[in-house]
Amino acid sequence: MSDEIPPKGILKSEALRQYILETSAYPREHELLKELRKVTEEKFGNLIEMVIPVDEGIFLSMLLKIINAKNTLELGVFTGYSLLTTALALPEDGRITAIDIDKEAYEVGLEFMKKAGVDHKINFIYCDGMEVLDKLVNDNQEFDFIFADADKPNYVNFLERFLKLVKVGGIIAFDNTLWFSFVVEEEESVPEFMRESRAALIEFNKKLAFDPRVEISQISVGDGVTLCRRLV
Ligand SMILES: C[S@@+](CC[C@H](N)C(=O)[O-])C[C@H]1O[C@@H](n2cnc3c(N)ncnc32)[C@H](O)[C@@H]1O
Repeated sequence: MSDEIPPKGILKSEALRQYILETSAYPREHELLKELRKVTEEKFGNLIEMVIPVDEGIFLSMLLKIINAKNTLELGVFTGYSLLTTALALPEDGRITAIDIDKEAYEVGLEFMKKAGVDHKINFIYCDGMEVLDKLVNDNQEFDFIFADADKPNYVNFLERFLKLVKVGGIIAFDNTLWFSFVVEEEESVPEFMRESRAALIEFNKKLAFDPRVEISQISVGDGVTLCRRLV
């Protein structure tokens, strides 16, 4: 079995995926996001698969505007494609707390945040997610929107912190909840290094479906994005 990261996406017709990207997504992608994706691929090779796809970025950008998000939290930055997307979508006085254990990758993206003139909206915290979340909870921080794209086996634990951090009516978006379509495939067909996350996401999806604290919608964009609106 290969250790290669497989291509992301639930649309099993490649032609249809290309149609969506070419017809509506690429023409709307900000020039600096295009450049950031290119530079990320040049520097990090097939880790480019970690970056959210263009159509997902466009969806998140519109969602942030619809809910008038001003103060957001992002867990899992890498080189910052989703972070730059968010920073471009927020108003001038918007604020993003962004957490990652990889500073080097973030610094690649930081150049693009500066070029876009949105770096003043970003507070990057170089630290393990759980540690920062506990601190933010202790400090009674409150966010309009939270984007989770790191450490899938911990989604279930992140959720408990996020529910204390997002305002009532606010949105938590969990990325990769379809996990490269592996949630519906037998474990043996999944590359070994992706099995722990597959098992965790299958359990997480089941648990979320019956969680009365949130309204949910699992969106079939990118690798699956589950939106949770805090109810109580
Ligand atoms: C899938 S990538 C994020 C991609 C990013 N959202 C984008 O659009 O480019 C996941 C990131 O999570 C970070 N990460 C993994 N485990 C973490 C943890 N426990 N705490 C904080 N960051 C973590 C990794 O360093 C990696 O950069």
